[in-house]
Amino acid sequence: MNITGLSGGYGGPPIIESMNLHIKQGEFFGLLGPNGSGKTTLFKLVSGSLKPETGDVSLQGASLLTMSPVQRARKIAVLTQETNVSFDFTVEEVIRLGRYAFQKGLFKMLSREDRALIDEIMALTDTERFRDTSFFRLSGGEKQRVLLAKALVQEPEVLLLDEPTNHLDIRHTFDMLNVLKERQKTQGLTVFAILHDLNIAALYCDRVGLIHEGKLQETGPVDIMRRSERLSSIYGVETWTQSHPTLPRPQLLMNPKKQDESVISLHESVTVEADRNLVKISSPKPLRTISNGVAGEGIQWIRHIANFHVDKQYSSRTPEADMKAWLEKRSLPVEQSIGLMTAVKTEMAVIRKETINGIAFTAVVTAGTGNAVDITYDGPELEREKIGTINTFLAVDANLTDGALVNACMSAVEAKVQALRDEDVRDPQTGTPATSTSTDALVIAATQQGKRTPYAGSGTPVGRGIGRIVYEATKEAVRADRRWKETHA
Ligand SMILES: Nc1ncnc2c1ncn2[C@@H]1O[C@H](COP(=O)(O)OP(=O)(O)OP(=O)(O)O)[C@@H](O)[C@H]1O
Repeated sequence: MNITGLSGGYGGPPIIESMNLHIKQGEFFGLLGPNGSGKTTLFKLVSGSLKPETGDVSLQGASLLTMSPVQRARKIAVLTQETNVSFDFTVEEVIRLGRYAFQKGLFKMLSREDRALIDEIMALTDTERFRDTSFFRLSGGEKQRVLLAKALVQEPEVLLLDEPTNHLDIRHTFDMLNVLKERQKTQGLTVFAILHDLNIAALYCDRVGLIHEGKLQETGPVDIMRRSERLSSIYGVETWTQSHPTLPRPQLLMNPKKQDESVISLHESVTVEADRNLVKISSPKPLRTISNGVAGEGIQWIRHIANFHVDKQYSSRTPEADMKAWLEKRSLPVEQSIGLMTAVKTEMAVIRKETINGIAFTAVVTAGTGNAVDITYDGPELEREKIGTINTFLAVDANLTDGALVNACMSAVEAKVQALRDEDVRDPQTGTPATSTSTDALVIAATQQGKRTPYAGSGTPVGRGIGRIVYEATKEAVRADRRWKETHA
């Protein structure tokens, strides 16, 4: 579909101005833009319900604007916001109207193929069970599905959808878009949809166009939605992009108006308790964390970190389920907790609270080194003892970006490796200096207070602070583990 030099509106100054847009056959194109930006007006111009002042809309070279309504209906179907059904029709009667342009003869009879198509589309849109119900009696979302069915039985080349998922719950939103995707794939249907939900658009569209004040500001693959500043300025809302966890597509996050945020003192408010069963760290305010915990892995907002003592013999096929049960037993909300495990005596945890370069840090380390590993060892696979883990928790009173959290992990690991070297911890199998144990865990937690910083590596005060405190705490934990082993040998 080619939109060329299209301008038009409602008699006053044009709402759509000199618009050019090419939508490929079989493409799912999403039109995005704030309220009043001209999306519906553009649709009216394209579908012929509003006469353009200048320009043209053509489909494979043939102008849509000069076609008769019946000719146009064979090419293009429209699903608008208005549920413009004037008579008290049943659902099936409404859907049948979609075949009108194809019906032949004086009495416009439905052919056998028409009926089969109607049945197929009704099944696809989950509207069969309303077949004989009055359209007026349906809910908003049910009406929307019936109107989609009506548009699909029209077997158009292009389907224009004005906010098709309005009124739909999440399941029906995904059902509807999946149906459209399926038609796109199997029938080569071209979809041109106005979508208000930017995250839904990012999941389903092949390309998107961002319209503002009647003009297309950006057109491209959904990745253009990563241009947060552009989106923020057009919508007037602060937006952030992040990646979908399993799909290579962006997702947007919005910030509400700044609320009064309480400020905590890391050393006074974040508590650390260690006993025979666990080391528990709790914060009154959620901390931004990055970790490889059995529970709470990845980047999260977390209030509790629990490092549980497990028996040397502990071995389980369901460590996540075990961890969940342990957290629950301790009345720690699983969704707000990170769970780690260690065979080390948790009451021997090294706890350090320090202020370095004016920044508050808390480090908690439990270290068992029986299973120390030289990660650089290049040789045959070695039979290793499973026991022995270094679990490092590091909290910092800083406001870190996700990149800085990664930096902070690097700083903590570099410090740990240096501590192992200086304590002459060796890989018992190879005899070479160890760099870790085979099951180390790390939690970095930031208060997200103060100025935001994108760096926490060795070249920054935050990174140097992490280095110093983790180095000292790890050395102390390694020594404590050795002393315990010597006295209990
Ligand atoms: N029938 C009309 N007569 C005069 N002006 C209109 C008419 N319909 C819409 N407009 C104006 O045209 C501009 C664009 O409206 P349009 O409905 O195209 O926006 P939209 O992007 O679809 O908005 P929304 O997201 O709110 O549906 C608005 O300023 C609106 O007031």
